[in-house]
Amino acid sequence: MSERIISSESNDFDEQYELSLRPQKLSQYIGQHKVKESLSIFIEAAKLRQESLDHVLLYGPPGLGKTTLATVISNEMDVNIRLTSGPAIERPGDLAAIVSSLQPGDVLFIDEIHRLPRAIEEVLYPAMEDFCLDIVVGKGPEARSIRLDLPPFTLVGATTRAGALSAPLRDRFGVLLRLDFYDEEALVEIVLRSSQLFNVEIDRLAAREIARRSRGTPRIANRLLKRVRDYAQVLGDGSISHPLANQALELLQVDPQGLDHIDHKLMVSMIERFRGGPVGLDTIAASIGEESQTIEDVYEPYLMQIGFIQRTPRGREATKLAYDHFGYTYPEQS
Ligand SMILES: Nc1ncnc2c1ncn2[C@@H]1O[C@H](COP(=O)(O)OP(=O)(O)OP(=O)(O)O)[C@@H](O)[C@H]1O
Ligand SMILES: [Mg+2]
Repeated sequence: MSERIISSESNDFDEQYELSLRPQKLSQYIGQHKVKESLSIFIEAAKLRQESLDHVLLYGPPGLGKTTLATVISNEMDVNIRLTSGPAIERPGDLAAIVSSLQPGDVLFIDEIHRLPRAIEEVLYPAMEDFCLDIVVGKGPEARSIRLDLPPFTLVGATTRAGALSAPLRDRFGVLLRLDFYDEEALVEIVLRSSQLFNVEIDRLAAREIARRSRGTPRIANRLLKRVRDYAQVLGDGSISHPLANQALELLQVDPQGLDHIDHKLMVSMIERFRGGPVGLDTIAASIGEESQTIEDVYEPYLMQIGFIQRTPRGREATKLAYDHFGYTYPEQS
């Protein structure tokens, strides 16, 4: 995928500063009220019972705060967190090495858990259910299975594609939490909080301008803020006023809806080449030279969220809103 300033996926540039912006406690975690409310109850109850927290599955589009929430959970539970990811665990031995090093109550975070190899999943089931591991040692007739007891731990799994998770794995999570796109108010708060951590002055209107163009995604809000701050330092006195924010965002070519040239290309292709659809995902992907998977996971969720694309059984359709936004006349339905 090309480097987009409004990509919701993280890159090296983000990793350098994201750590310092991550909320540590539930009270610093902005928005996602329903998620926070359930979590705080489960956390409180587990602490009262002096037990480990139930396994938690977090799902939702990239950049909405899944990894952040996993660390918040470990902080609130007062335990350590081990971070790993589905593709990083290749052999049962890899998993065994990780879980056997956990302390009672610790959080094991598995990012992209839908990419866990099947063979590992099966080893994970008893680990999640009974806190034990059955591992086979040796080969051929010499092979035997040994059982390893584990301390109780909390598995926090994260995925952008809950549908790609096998049912038996999904069923073993006691708590399923879906993260949604953030509303403008929450994003304003996030921008203001990050500005404070960056030690940069910003007025509320400027924060709102950045929030509005962030596609409901904290990661994008932070990235835009960082870029706008650069402009403020070079073109102004370092503080971010509303006109300066506007000017910077214009230069960054992010439109008022947070759409960039790839969203543009995608929508215009749907409207011009396929008369607004219905058109299949693979066909759209081929027409603009992107991967279907990328469109489905990264571009489409937000375009659906703002009501530009509709999913129908016969394929994707561009809505009247999209026609209007891009300056096309909506065809009258007959
Ligand atoms: N609720 C929140 N309040 C404040 N900041 C947040 C919140 N959620 C996320 N952020 C910020 O957004 C950034 C991205 O969040 P995070 O890395 O947790 O996303 P993610 O869902 O794990 O993304 P991915 O799917 O790419 O792994 C973090 O650096 C954090 O600073
Ligand atoms: Mg993450």
